[in-house]
Order: sequence, then C-alpha cells, then structure tokens
Amino acid sequence: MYDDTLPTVEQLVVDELVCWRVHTRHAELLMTQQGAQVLSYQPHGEEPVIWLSGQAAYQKGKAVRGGVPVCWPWFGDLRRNPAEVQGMHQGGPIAPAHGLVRELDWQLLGIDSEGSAVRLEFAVDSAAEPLPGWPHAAQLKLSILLDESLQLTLSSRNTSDRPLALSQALHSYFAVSDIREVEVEGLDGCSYIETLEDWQQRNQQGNLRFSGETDRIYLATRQRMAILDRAWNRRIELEARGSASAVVWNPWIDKARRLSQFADDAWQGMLCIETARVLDDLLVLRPDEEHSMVLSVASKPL
Ligand SMILES: O=P(O)(O)OC[C@H]1O[C@@H](O)[C@H](O)[C@@H](O)[C@@H]1O
Repeated sequence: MYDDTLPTVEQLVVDELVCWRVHTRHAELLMTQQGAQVLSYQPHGEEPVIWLSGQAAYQKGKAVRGGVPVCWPWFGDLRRNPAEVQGMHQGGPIAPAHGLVRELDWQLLGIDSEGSAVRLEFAVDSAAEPLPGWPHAAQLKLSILLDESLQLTLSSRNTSDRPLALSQALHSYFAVSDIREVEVEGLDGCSYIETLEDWQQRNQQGNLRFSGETDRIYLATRQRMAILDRAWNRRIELEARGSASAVVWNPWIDKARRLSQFADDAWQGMLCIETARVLDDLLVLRPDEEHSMVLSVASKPL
C-alpha cells in the first residue's frame, strides 16, 4: 500500500531547466540543477516560505528570480569586495554580479531519504571544470536537507596549494504577507553598511521595519534572526552558522521596475535576508581547509 508519510522525489524539466520536486510529510520543495538553486519551499497548509517570482524564467545561463541563489566566489559587485577577493579574479573587467556559480549546472552527487527527510547534494569542482576568470582549485558543495525545517549547508574546500579568499551568500528570498507590515528580529545593536547612502556605517536600533528601498550589509550578526509576519500568523526563524554577516534587501517601487523576472508590485510580497560571508567577514581558506556555512529555516505559528 502507498505510504504517504514517505517522501517522494520527482525529476521534471521546466522549460530549459532540470528540476526536482520533493514532497515530504512536512513540506514541498522545488529546486533546479542550475546553480543548485532551491526555487521554492512551502510547508503544507501554509503560504510559501521561500518566494519564487511569478515571472520567473527557467532559462539556461540565467539565474531564476527567487528561491535561494548561491553567490560564490564573490558576493555582489566584485569591485566592492575586499582586495583579497578581487585579487582572485583574473578575467579582465567583466565580472558578473554575485560570482560564477548561480548560472552553472552543478553536478548532482546524490539524493537520499533518511526516514521522513530527504537530502540532495550538488557540487562544483573548479579543478575539473575551471570557472571563467577564476583560475583556482576549489570544491563547492551544497547540501539541502528537507525535514521539519529546511537546512542548507554550503561547504567550500580549498584544493589548491595557495590561500583562497572568497565572499559568498545564500541569497534567500522569503515570502511575506506585506513588506510594509513585517519586522525582522535579531539585528538590534548590529552595525550595518547602508549601501544606498554612500556605504555609510550605521547602527540598528530595535527590530528592522521597511518603508522604502533597503539594501544593507549587517555586520557581526548573531546566529538567530526571525521574520515576524502577523498577517500570516507566523515567524520565519533563521539560524545561521559559520556566517557573521547578512544582507537585507528589498527593491521597493522604482528598482522593482528595473529588475528582470519581477512584476512591478512583487516587492510587496518578498524580502531577502542573505546569510553571508562578506566584507571583513570574508572567508580565507588555507590549502586543504574546508568551511561550512549552514542556514536553517523554520516556520512557526505566532
Ligand atoms: O539582480 P541580481 O543580480 O540577482 O541582484 C539582486 C540584488 O541582490 C542583493 O544581494 C543586492 O544587495 C542588491 O543590490 C541586488 O539588486
């Protein structure tokens, strides 16, 4: 007899991208091989937790708008990165935003079920398949564990004989009822870089609320943060390990109009909180050293 407590994994092709839909007793997850990108995550009976754009395009070589793109081996604009991270790039003036792996097909290492949980693992090996303009040997792995919560582990190993300097982010898009009504807990007292005001350094007082375009890099962050969403009667709880910086982003009205795969009003229903290693929190790996950054996401009723 069919046991509906056991997980199922279905491979499918959405337009140009190979994807997997994973169904467990707790939730449903969609992900694609391109960029090892989680596309959506929705616990049963709830609104989505990870947001996916209604205008998402599933095309080779283009990051899908939404989900959890992996930014690596640099985050954001390379020119805004520490000199060590910039120095790793040897590809001339063209350096794509958010690094080199979000538009690449990662290798599937395996899909396993562990009781009612499912784990998917993907990898990039830059020694076997060199990254353009980045002539260094490293192994990057993303492990996705879907259980009562969603856990993403991004591991980087230096397989070269020189130090590697990286910046990175799990660029998570969260679904919210209305960005103007939600609050982010856990940043009180942290300093942040206000990238929209000349990268000035400021200090967060209390919970973070949103009333305009937001693009900030929080420093010396704590392990736990939460998105408090009263209209949807839930808290999205984030726990980050191996990371001490986070990017908080919402494009608001004007920037939304300039974004690809993004409806003009989509800013109202999303919020990026990106678990990161950026600016002074960059990652420097000695030869053979490995580092893991772990993000756990859980949705709890209020
Ligand atoms: O459009 P992209 O390249 O996916 O980037 C989206 C956003 O990513 C965020 O991490 C940046 O802080 C924003 O400045 C940027 O607009």
